[in-house]
Amino acid sequence: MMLDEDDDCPELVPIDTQPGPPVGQIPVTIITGYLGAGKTTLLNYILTEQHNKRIAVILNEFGEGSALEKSLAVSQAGELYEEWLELRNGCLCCSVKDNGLKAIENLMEKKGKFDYILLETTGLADPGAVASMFWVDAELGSDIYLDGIVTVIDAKYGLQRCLYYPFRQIAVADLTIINKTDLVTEEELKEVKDTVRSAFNILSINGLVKIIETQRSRVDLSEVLDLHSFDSKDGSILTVTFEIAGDLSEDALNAFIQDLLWEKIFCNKDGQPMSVIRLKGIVSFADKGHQVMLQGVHELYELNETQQLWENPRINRLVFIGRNLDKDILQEKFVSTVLLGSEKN
Ligand SMILES: Nc1nc2c(ncn2[C@@H]2O[C@H](COP(=O)(O)OP(=O)(O)OP(=O)(O)O)[C@@H](O)[C@H]2O)c(=O)[nH]1
Ligand SMILES: [Zn+2]
Repeated sequence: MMLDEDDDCPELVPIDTQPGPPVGQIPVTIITGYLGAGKTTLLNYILTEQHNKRIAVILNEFGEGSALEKSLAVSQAGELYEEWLELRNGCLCCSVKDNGLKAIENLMEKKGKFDYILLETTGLADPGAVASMFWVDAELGSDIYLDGIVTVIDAKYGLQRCLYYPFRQIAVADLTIINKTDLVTEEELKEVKDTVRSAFNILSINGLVKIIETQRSRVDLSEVLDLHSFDSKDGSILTVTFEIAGDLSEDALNAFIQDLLWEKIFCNKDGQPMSVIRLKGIVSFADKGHQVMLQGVHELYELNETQQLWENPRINRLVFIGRNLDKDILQEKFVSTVLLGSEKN
């Protein structure tokens, strides 16, 4: 999103001023996709379509370099509200409530509640990292929850220009929009669709990927908003957390995660396979003085060394959200296969 393009900047649209009942949490939809794919066009389309929501739009900018600063900008009736967020990646996980959420909550305190938040990431953003900002545990009592991740792809150039990010963007998407279909032939469109599908297949993500084709990002709003992709009110979705002191084997941790996310070989006591949609943690490797952050969204995960130095004792913290999770089984498996020197536990 080019912030200098003023006319391009979506506005907060108060649709209906009658104060609604103090309903529960506010959904956030993350809109991701490569540069110029049509994200802002989609935002503008949503804002101008008929809906009964008071929508806040957040433009999420990633600075270059290490000091990951993102701007939060919401314009209301022409007045631009801007707040700089400090979202050092290493801290998102261990803090109970991260800065990103807090800033939005502060914003809501000042500006009144929104019914819905749309967040456009820059074309280069790693959507997994952005999503993790809204990765909210029910116990944290946040006002905000992640409703879904929508990835917009440029039918003409989207898959050719870039490999890595679109792949990740597709991989975390709950909905993939192939936009600018006016610029391609039937055959080219089919090729793009096949590529998107195969990206999911390579990642062994089940065939649930939803793909829609658009021109000018024109979609049926019901296909984009209120997807409840990560709905923890759905009783079958559970959160499991545990803390374990000691150092981990990096290889064994990778094997554990891959068994869990990809192979899905762990089952609960009823024999149903555990399925994880969010995975997060701070872990300790013996040869590293710094804390290592684990982040997973659907089947993708990564381990990144943070700036944060360990203090003793080193406590690994892990959080899993998904279906059919069983804490005892997960923890026991983790301790027996990943933890070095089980006497530490
Ligand atoms: N031909 C054609 N052009 C489109 C379509 N959708 C969007 N565009 C144009 O593509 C350009 C980029 O659209 P944006 O919505 O700004 O894309 P974006 O993903 O927000 O771009 P960044 O924020 O810069 O990453 C604009 O000039 C749009 O008018 C479409 O379906 N067909
Ligand atoms: Zn944009």
